[in-house]
Amino acid sequence: MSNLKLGISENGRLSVCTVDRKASIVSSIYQDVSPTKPKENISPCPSQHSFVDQEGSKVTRVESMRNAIDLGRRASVKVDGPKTVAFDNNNATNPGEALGNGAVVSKPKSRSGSIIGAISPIMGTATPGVPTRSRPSSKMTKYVECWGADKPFANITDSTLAKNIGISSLAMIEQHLLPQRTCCDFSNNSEGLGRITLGFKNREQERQYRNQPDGQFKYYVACAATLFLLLAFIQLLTVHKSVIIYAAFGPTLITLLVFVYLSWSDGRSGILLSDISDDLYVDNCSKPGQVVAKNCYIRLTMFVISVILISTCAVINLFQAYIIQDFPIERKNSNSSLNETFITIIPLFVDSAPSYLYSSVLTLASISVFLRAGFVLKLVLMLLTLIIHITLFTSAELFIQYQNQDIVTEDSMYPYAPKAGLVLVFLAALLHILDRQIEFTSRTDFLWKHKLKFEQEEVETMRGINKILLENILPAHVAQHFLTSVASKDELYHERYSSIAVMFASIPNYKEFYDETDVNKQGLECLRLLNEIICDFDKLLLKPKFSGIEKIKTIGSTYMIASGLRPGKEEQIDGNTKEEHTVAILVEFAIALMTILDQINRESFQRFKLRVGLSHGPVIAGVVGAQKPQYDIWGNTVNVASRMDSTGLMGRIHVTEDTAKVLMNAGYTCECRGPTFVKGKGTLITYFVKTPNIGGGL
Ligand SMILES: Nc1ncnc2c1ncn2[C@@H]1O[C@H](COP(=O)(O)OP(=O)(O)OP(=O)(O)O)[C@@H](O)[C@H]1O
Repeated sequence: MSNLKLGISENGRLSVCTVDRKASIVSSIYQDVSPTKPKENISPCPSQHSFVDQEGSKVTRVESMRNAIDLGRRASVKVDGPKTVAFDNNNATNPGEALGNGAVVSKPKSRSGSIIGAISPIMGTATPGVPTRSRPSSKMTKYVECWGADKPFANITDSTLAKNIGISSLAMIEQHLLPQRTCCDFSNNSEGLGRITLGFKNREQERQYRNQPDGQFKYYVACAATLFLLLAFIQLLTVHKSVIIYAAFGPTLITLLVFVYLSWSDGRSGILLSDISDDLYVDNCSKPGQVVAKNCYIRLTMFVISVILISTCAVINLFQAYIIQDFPIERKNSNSSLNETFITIIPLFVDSAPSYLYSSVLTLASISVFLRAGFVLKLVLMLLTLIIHITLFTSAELFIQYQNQDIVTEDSMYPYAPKAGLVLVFLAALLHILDRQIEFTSRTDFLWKHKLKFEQEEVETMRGINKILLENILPAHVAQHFLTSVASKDELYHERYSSIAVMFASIPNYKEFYDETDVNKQGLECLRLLNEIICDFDKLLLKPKFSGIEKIKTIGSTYMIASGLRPGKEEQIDGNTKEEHTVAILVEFAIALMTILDQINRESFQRFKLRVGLSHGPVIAGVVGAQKPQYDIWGNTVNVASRMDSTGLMGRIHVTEDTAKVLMNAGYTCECRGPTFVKGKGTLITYFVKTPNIGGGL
């Protein structure tokens, strides 16, 4: 780091480059900022533009890469001490990154420099030896969406699941995973209800409450009809039977019977429905009873009509039970005598006065039986009934006559009409108190149901989050095992496979790139780039084509994966075909990784190369550990695959002889490398798989 190369470009950028082991990086950067280049070509580079245009989501990566790349590209250097200088004051990509005083202040793009990978984020350092979490299955797309392929937990706040409970951070997930609140906390039932009207303070809740279907409405109508029949029975037995009584009672009875028929034809009784056409109903309600139960306006109309009819019938005959008699009166004065007629109204059936009182009582009762009609509306109807009926009673001759007739008895000191009125007022008050209590219970019940639903949704969300977390720690089938298995918890979870393929893909020259200096914030910027690379590798796993591949872990800059880890699926396909497929898919994946890395190289002006080691054979898989459990695979196949990587060449896929044979059967071309010394195995004949010339090689 002692050799510095300093220069000022045409655009005014000060270029100070370190001439050290990062010479290759710097040379490309230096080219970019060289005075010979026109200003517009300097920054950002064209490939960045095209990259950003191609895929909006990659902007983050590009920005993040800039941080790491700009270490060299923008020719940062440590000058005599800890202070870091940025030289690209004109073209700083982020105002915060290049301050006027030259100090580099790059805001962290990742959650933490120590989390690498999105699908299986890992904790650790940039040096080898990091634990890992594995990706969720492709079936769990929605959870993966929530998890975010760019960064661990990237989209968690945007997910529907998260919105349900308002998760904004991982800490909140934990908080929700250990809920402090129980349903018993809802101690105040009336919370959210108005004191007088008992209406919900929340308008939407009020609307929902009113629009609730009322399956009990048919019983209310039946009760009202029964009360009317009782009223009719009393009146027909006791009062004078005039035409008007039949004219009122007949249509009322018919109307109430129609209401009963309509409300009871809901498909449950099975006796009143057969001949009703389905075309009459909408909103999936095929029966009139269902329509009535569902539509609050229809129910309200039926209620009001029923009450008006019953209330009218209760008093309609009050002024019919009279005979009008003319009494001739002869008046004599001094000159002549005048014959005048004195008209007298004589009520008939004077004893029937209490029947009207009973009818009023039944009317009030018929209002009260509509339990869900709303106690305010019921109160209004009761008051109207009271006012009309009491007014009629006080003005009716029948009640006066009844009073006169009753005068001889002891308790008839007060007129009968006010007494009847008082009884009715008391009854109405009593019914109103009951109505209010019923409505209060019904509304709090609604609130409880609402809260219960919310709690259930929360539980579902918790389950979802548990699943997300578990599936990001373990492969989907293993997570499923732990979520659903009834097997003994003490038993070690393991799977034996006769033939799976294992691949180690490492970036050997990452070690050269990694540097813990102040320029890159003690390695943070290097780690950031590694994270971007691993995240891009992870994204590949989401492709359906690679759904059979399981990420095992990352070890430093080495990406370890395996294919064929699907318990129960082994027997489904013929052994050879399966073997070819599991090995070939890893080769495909390795080629895809190389392509991605090459693209990253172009965008970040790096020269990373992938070195791949591949082997296939039997392995044992299992989950070890209780805290931070880890799914891993062990066996000779894994050791050999690792050795194939460590003894391989950059940009090549190095395989054993057996694996090469399988690949050649699958149509791949393999070139023999010759005898290779493999530690612990001796000298083996190994092969390189021929791949398309990605990135032009070294
Ligand atoms: N499950 C695994 N995850 C990661 N690496 C593994 C795993 N199993 C084996 N390896 C690697 O395979 C390589 C070969 O393992 P082996 O047991 O044959 O050799 P070793 O002598 O223990 O390892 P080394 O000599 O490299 O320290 C080792 O480098 C080891 O780290």
